[in-house]
Amino acid sequence: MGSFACEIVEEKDDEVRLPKHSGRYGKSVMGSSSKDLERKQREYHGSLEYDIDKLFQSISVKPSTRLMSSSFHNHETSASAGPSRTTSPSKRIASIKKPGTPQSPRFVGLSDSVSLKQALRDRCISKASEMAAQKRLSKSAAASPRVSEADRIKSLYNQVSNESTSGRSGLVPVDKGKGSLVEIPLLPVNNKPSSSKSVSQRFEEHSNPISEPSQAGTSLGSQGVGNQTREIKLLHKSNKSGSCLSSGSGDYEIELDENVALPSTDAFVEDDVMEIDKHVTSLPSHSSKKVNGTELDKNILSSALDAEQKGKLDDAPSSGTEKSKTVRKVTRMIPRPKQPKKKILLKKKLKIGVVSATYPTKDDEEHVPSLDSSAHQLLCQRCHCSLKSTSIDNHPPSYTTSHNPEICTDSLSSASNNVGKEARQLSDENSSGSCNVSQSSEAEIVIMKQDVSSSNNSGISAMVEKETGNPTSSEKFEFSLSSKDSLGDYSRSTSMSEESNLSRFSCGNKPHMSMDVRWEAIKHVKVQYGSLGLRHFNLLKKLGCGDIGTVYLAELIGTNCLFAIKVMDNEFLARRKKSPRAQAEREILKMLDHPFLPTLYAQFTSDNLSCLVMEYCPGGDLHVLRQKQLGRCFPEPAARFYVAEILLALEYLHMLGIIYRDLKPENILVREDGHIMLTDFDLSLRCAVNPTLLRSNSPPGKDPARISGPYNTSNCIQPFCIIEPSCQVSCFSPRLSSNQQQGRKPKRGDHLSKTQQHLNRSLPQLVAEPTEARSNSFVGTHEYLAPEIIKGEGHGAAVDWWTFGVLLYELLYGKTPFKGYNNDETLANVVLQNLKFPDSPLVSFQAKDLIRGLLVKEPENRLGSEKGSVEIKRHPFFEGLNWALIRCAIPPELPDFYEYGGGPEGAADLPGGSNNRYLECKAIGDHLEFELF
Ligand SMILES: Nc1ncnc2c1ncn2[C@@H]1O[C@H](COP(=O)(O)OP(=O)(O)OP(=O)(O)O)[C@@H](O)[C@H]1O
Repeated sequence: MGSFACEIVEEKDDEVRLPKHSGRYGKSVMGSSSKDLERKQREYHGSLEYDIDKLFQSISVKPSTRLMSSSFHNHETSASAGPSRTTSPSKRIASIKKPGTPQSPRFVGLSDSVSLKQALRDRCISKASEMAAQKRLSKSAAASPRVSEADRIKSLYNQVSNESTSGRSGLVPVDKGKGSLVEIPLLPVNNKPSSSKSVSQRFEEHSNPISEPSQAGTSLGSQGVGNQTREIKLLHKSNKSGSCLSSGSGDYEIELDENVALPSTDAFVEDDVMEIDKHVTSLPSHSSKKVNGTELDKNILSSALDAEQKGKLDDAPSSGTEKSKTVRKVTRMIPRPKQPKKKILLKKKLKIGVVSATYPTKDDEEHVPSLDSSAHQLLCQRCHCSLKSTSIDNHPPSYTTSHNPEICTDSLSSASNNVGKEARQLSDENSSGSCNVSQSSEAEIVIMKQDVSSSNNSGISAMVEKETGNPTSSEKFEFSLSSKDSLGDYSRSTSMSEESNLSRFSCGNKPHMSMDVRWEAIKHVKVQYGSLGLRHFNLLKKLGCGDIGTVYLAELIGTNCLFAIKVMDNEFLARRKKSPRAQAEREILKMLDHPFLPTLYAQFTSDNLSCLVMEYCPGGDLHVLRQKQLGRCFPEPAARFYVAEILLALEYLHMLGIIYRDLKPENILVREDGHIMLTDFDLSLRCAVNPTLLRSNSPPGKDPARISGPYNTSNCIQPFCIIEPSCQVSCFSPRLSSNQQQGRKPKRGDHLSKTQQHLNRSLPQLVAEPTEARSNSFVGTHEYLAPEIIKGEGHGAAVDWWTFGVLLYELLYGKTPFKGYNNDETLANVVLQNLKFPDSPLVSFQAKDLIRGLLVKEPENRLGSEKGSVEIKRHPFFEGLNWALIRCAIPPELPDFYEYGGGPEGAADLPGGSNNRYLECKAIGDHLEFELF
């Protein structure tokens, strides 16, 4: 820009200004055609150069006493003196009146006789004033160092508007009707003030945010040379592509929106600016609604988080890569450096984003790598819980500071499931008698306790502690007609928040079933349809009816995956006051992760029907299987196999603080692989459990001293520490004194051989038996009810060991031990009758001895009442059994297979025969019509 700008503006586009000769004081113009030449000559005659030439020629220099006034009028008057002077000057005057262009303080009237010196001086003054005006203009753009980016943009816009109005800037309206497209010439960068970037540069940067900032500058420079023009549409549609673009331009545009005072004199430019403004404000939220900086920042953050989550969803293992990709996007979103306003915006981000502590505040371009790492840190911080849960070796899990409930829920549930997994491992591995296993098991149990209790959510521990705090609940006494029907008339003393457990124990992360394709199938449907409902299943057959619901075999539509869906009518449950039972079952199922316990794949409510999607067991139940046996009873090895697996399942449940209370063959299902699955938890009781480690290095001849205690008095605050022998005492304070041990009555299990006892003593013993739990509910099945339940004295975990004894008896003898002619007699027998063994079939002494130990009427003397499964597993009946590998053992028999993967009843049970593959319950949306009960 120079003092000639105004003159150039007046020229037509096709005019070419060429120096005729390089005179000292002026230039000549030369047209390209004769017409032009003529015109230019005419103009030359009225030009300063002409005057000077004339002056030189005449030499008749008259000193002018009359200085041409700056008054326009005077010029006009003087101009009228000669025709040759009337056109050109007036043209100039007209051009100088152009808005924003300063007028010369004085005009040199060429018709007057003036001295050469005066004429030149006036001319210089005129030029100088023009230059000063231009400088003022550009100063307002470059301005002070504190000027905002928006101010600079505004100034540039003013310049552009001036130039565009004059029609020479190159900012040419292309088609205003289409939305004010403008062509902006990409001028060489060095033609522009160094303090601020050109408009074209800025818009180029906005329109091409994917380029790295430095690249953008380079390309601009190269493209700009040669006055190449490039169409940049300043419309929001031009920038629609890519969230990073929208976010990237956000900061600038917010400032523009807030600060730009649009020139009111130029409607064209105003339109453009407004369009830019619209574009800007619409970008972050993808709506035309304006957003403030805070919202924008939120949007930016959420975009980043969304992207990160997506990455996480897509492929968990590659999340690191995804994160870094996202970080790069975030980097691009960050506006360019050295803009004070931007800093303010970034500060806003700091405030808004819980996780934005590492956002850069300056020099983003220069610190792209560090920004990446910062942002990576940001993301890591965002995934705090996940990371914690995966790096638990060194840090205790902390689940309280999360900004993303969804992620933290996942993490939490993952951690909780890890606990479940560890407990399961403990359950399985501890039984192997390995010292190391026991030690690590102890640690894992501690985790469970601390993990659960440390959560703000009402965890298991908190919940069960509530329950144990009030163990006696109001009860009703009600019997059902069948001796094998479960009695579940009880009311719970406490009700748990469903949400708490929902979030804690997601059914989507069961380590022992993590490779199961059914997870993927369910997940796929959820992703595809947003949610899972009954409409996504074909109900193939009714598997059975229980007290609170009906179980169907169901196929997930479009997959070959079979599930057992327990459907419960919420209204029905509420009417019968059985909702707490359904809730208890649901909550327990969510907690479970064990090979001998059901896997809950999903749960949903459809049309007032609560549905639990579980693993399908095609082998039927042990009751049915026993009926099929010769003599309707299992051979002892088979019985031993089944009860051993049941024992592990019960052990796991007790470790989780779940007293099962409804053990019977009907609730033991046979899996496809012949192993068992304990089902039906609606009568289970949740309670507190104190994990206890028994010292392994007790002196021979003495009972292992118990060194146990509440987890919260433990000195060991590191839940994932590997418990070394020296650490054992510090982690668990003594619970029972040796005097208490010595003072107790002898139990049935005490008759174990010296070798066995010595062996047992040499191993550390983990006891995770809920010995303190008490309930007065009358629950269970008549033939399986423990005496303490019938007597209403209150009961605890020992009821499970009673039912365990009854189960073993039934499997071996084909009938329960105290069965009477009716339920009342059965109950009386349970309380009063001594245990008797039939002569046939022949059963081993060890089996009978175990049964005797379990069916002790006083719960405190019952085998298992003190140390739980540990005592029972040591019984000679299980001698030689590898507890850790039982899940890999070959089961006594594999289930027969029918249609749908097998089943006890087969396809013949389907209504309408095998042609009618589906049940009568056609799903119309989520509405099902079928008999539930
Ligand atoms: N996962 C499963 N796989 C195969 N069959 C199942 C499954 N779950 C339940 N069943 C069948 O459905 C029947 C009904 O089960 P449900 O648990 O509702 O009732 P229940 O055991 O009779 O108990 P309750 O009345 O105590 O609730 C069971 O007897 C069993 O045969």
